[in-house]
Amino acid sequence: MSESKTALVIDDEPDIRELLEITLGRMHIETFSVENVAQAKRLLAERDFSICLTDMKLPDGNGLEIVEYIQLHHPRLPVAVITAHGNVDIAIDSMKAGAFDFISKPVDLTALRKLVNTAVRATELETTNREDKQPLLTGESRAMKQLVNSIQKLARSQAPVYVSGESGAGKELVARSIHNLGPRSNKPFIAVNCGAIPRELLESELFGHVKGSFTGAHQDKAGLFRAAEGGTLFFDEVADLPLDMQVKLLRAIQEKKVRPVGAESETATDVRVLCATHKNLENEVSRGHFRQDLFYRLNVIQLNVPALRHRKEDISALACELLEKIASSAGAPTPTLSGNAISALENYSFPGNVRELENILERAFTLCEHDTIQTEDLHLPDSAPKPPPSSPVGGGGKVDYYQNCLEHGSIDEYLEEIEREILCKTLESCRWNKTQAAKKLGVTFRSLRYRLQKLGLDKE
Ligand SMILES: Nc1ncnc2c1ncn2[C@@H]1O[C@H](COP(=O)(O)OP(=O)(O)OP(=O)(O)O)[C@@H](O)[C@H]1O
Repeated sequence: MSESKTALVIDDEPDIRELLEITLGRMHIETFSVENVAQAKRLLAERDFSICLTDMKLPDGNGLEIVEYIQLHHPRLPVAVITAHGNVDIAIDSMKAGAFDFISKPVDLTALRKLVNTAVRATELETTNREDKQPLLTGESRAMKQLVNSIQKLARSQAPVYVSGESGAGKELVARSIHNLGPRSNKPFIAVNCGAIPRELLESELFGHVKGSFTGAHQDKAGLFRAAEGGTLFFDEVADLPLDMQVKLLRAIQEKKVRPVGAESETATDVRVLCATHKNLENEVSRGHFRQDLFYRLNVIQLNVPALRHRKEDISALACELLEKIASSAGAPTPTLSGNAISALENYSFPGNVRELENILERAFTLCEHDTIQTEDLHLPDSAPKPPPSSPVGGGGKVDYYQNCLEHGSIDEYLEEIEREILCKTLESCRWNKTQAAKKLGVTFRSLRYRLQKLGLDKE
């Protein structure tokens, strides 16, 4: 059985301290309460804790300072902040700084108990089977290692994560990995494709409905939020959510409550929200297609999944692994890929990313009549016109900028793609030495750092 659990509570209000002590005591958690930052730091140096709950306003500092201190000195300790009701900014800032989660005042005891249980599970996961829990992603490139590193850190937190990246790059797999490695792994992971649910059914699909609330509502329906209770909801293609549903989603995330269609009251939910889209969500906000407040709430942490053509080193391992999967599900021996076929794959631009690689291999596996797949079995599309950004950078031929732009959906997306390509190439040529790369590019180090952050290329 697991060892005894301990909590550190930091709050200058005796009533809140007492309430938390009683609640945690009933959960068999030994609680140590202090009133300020200085006392908290002293206690943290003296003993280990399973969870820390801190108020935001403290007599000699604030909760953010505690979060930062714990991140630095006790990174494995989950810390949750107690915020004033409706103070979303503080909640978001603290999660960006590494807080595990937040809870608003007046403290709802059911929500508190759920939060504490999840946090304690996260600590237990840390100390038990960490080795057998690996992200589902294959790849040894620098970019992939960085991504896996971030996933491992984010799995412990409850903060919303916005996964960006091109179609087929592995955004859903990233979301699944965050769920699988975290304390919610024994609860459901539900992926919702926001663009695939008919508009008129969306509200009832997400939040449920009560019997008789509209024609065809023959019985109560729980909805996806409640189906994912205790687990994770992944909103794929979140940019496709209509504006009226965006308002409702915002409310659900902010209040941690949902109201089924036709219901009198709201129901509390405990769900971690992750989202993704292949579109540029910032652009969607500036074009008025996506609500700024929802974007702000979903984009607490952003993770970018690099396009496959920007991590060519991963192609060979990925191809072998995918081929093995394809063969094993067909109950056949795994064919090998010739050296030339691997080189051809490495030189292809993969506009459809890993999904396209899967499709290419599936077709080659089905059609190839030998045990070795050769370049011609891959039927790679003529990759001459791809990738679009490399043409203006290094190409000699005439470039149809207009056509390339149309293919990207917006000029901003297209320009970002070009910028990304230039930065990656330059950094690769300088072995990721940013000072050298900035010099080569004729920009300041600060400017390069800003650009890398903007494009999600600098997560470390
Ligand atoms: N690093 C990886 N290792 C192994 N398989 C991967 C990896 N990345 C992606 N895949 C596989 O590629 C396919 C596409 O991945 P996924 O669905 O996660 O992409 P996506 O970015 O969410 O796509 P979309 O934008 O179309 O929703 C899946 O079958 C997934 O298992």
